[in-house]
Amino acid sequence: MADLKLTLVVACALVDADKRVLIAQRPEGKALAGLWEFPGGKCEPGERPEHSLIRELHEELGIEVAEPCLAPLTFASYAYETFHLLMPLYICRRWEGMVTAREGQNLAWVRANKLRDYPMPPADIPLIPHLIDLLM
Ligand SMILES: Nc1nc2c([nH]c(=O)n2[C@H]2C[C@H](O)[C@@H](COP(=O)(O)OP(=O)(O)OP(=O)(O)O)O2)c(=O)[nH]1
Repeated sequence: MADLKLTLVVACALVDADKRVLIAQRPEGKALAGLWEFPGGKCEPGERPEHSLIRELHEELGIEVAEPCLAPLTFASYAYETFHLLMPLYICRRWEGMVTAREGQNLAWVRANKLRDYPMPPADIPLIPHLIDLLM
């Protein structure tokens, strides 16, 4: 099989005091519309992944995250039709500001063992057991 373009996407499991995880619904009109994902986005060329993630969390959710509050948890590696996704998943339990849907996206705070009730992109499915192990 030919190699696909590797795309680096950085994502984060934000975890609240009740150990619930934040997921966001992908808007209509985008690839994978309607599926629930971890906040984050593509890493721009030349941008450090942690910096990308901090920028995305600010743009999408209006929160400020300090780099030491991001801990690596696991990663996704998945062959979509047109690219290969490599997605480090960080975990963050501390941030400043109120989580707000700044891009009009639906948000949900979900217990790890309920994540399977929310349809997620196929790349994300293997990440769920890691969150269950950590949080349940
Ligand atoms: N943020 C995020 N993206 C995910 C997850 N799982 C997953 O397959 N993805 C995919 C969906 C997109 O193809 C890509 C993230 O791209 P993005 O959200 O920054 O950009 P986008 O789809 O708006 O694409 P574009 O318009 O910038 O080309 O990674 C996830 O849990 N979180």
